[in-house]
Amino acid sequence: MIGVIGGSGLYEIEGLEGATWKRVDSPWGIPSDEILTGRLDGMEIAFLPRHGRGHVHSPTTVPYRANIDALKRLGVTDVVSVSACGSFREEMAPGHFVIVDQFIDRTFAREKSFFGTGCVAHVSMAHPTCALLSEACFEAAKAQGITVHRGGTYLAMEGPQFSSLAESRLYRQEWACDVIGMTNMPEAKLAREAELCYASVAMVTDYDSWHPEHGEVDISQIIATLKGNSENARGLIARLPALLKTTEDPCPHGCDRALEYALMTAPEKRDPVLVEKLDAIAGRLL
Ligand SMILES: CSC[C@H]1O[C@H](OP(=O)(O)O)[C@H](O)[C@@H]1O
Ligand SMILES: Nc1ncnc2[nH]cnc12
Repeated sequence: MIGVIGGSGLYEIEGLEGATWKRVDSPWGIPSDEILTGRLDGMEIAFLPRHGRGHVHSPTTVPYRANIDALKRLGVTDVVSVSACGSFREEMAPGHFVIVDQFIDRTFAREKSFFGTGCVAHVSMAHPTCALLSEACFEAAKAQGITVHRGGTYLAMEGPQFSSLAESRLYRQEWACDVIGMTNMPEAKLAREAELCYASVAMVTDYDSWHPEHGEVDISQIIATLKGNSENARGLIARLPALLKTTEDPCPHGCDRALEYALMTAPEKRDPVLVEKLDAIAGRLL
């Protein structure tokens, strides 16, 4: 089952057969909104607006753990994250899409793990996105006629303010990042802990503040670009079911087994309260 997390400018999707907004309770808090479920081209889809309908949550206050837990509880196996981003590359222009494959996490005011005292786990984040799901997103974008870049490094910043010129230059020139946004971390880390395949579709809205001819980021320009981008994003999502076969096969990249060797805490030392909260995330191993 595909779960789509819609970012800024993408608060619902149309054309779902049997579309129903469902409230999903999670021990990790209240998700950003109800989750829209239905069938798209024969495949079950769950759609969650990351900031909530009406854009209620800031990047810092998005309930990332509740969102991932709620999607997993609904039976989601593959998460496609859709986000707005700034670009550090001339050739990644506003209106283009980037299928992100690496992250630098500079966020600092968010809960980043389902695990902790009483149940410690360390998952690998060497390859934070699922190559199979990412490729399907790339193909769907191409088929939709979108200019799309395969691969890119996303700098996740805390926000909500945009970067200073010095930060923008640092991320671009010294750290070789391609795009910047405020939400894909800790989302990608939590999806990995929840053993979900994760792909990130980043829609370029601006050149952040480094570009000599574009000046600083301007929210009105972002919103104007988002309007065009969100139609393209909807088109991309509509093409995913045909590209993703429904299969019971394990993920060839191991996303669905990420916790297999990650749990560190001895069974007799585990905190039963935390273990209970982890029922959806790690129940198969606890
Ligand atoms: C509207 S500009 C800044 C805002 O947009 C992005 O949100 P999302 O990643 O959910 O599309 C960015 O990360 C900021 O939260
Ligand atoms: N320049 C930028 N920085 C951070 N988040 C963004 N989202 C869209 N544009 C952005």
